[in-house]
Amino acid sequence: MSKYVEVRGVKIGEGVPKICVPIVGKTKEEILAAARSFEDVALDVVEWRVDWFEGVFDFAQVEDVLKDLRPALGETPILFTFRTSKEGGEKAIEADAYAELNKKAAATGLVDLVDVEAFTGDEVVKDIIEGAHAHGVKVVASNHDFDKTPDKDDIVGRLVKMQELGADIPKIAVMPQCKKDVLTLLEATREMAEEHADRPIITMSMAGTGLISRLCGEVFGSALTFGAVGKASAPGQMNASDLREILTLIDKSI
Ligand SMILES: O=C1C[C@@](O)(C(=O)O)C[C@@H](O)[C@@H]1O
Repeated sequence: MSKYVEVRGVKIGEGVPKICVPIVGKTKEEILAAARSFEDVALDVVEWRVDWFEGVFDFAQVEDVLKDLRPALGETPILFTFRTSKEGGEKAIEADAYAELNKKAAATGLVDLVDVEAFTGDEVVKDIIEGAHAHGVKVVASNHDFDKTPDKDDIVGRLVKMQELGADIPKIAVMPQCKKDVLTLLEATREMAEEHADRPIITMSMAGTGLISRLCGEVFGSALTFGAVGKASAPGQMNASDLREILTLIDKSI
């Protein structure tokens, strides 16, 4: 299996870590205004955090936004993410509705990747992955711990499980309670990338203490990093243009 995943010409897992910018608008107008504000920003992927959207439980409204969002972003790949309140998102959702939303979004042909929370239940996760793949949509499996950093073996185990479930890109975000926790996340990243993964992975340690983990993916093996334009979607995301500058400087000097 290839070590990178290609969406609309963007090779996630090759070279400099890719920059993903989230959209966290509540209304269609806010969402499209955010997309327009990205015009002069050098980003690689846009994440639509659909859990912020007030019309998310009516799929006709979701599709209506996607129909305008797709052309507004030109060729930039779209990652479709409903982040549940259990994992730090804005809204709760039943597993069935979650599966249906993600599969329907993939079937529109208007998104390139969907985010599936890996601990939603194996059958649900496999069902979404199958549904997404049937439409050529890639799957980022995710897990978030907004309170703490699990130990290294636990982090690696979760990422391995995502790979075994068939996700194209396993991803984990954890909260450090001390500086050592950041090192734990980085060591888990290195081990997963060098010893277990046959595909790209994404990891981050959140908040200011974890910021360094969002910058050093090229060294430790994280393929993508989240940066903000306007409102951030998680603690510790820095401005996307500053992030690009730092990633470029690191790449040049390695
Ligand atoms: O999973 C992630 C990572 C993230 O939580 C972060 O810490 O940058 C931001 C979320 O929008 C995204 O879905």
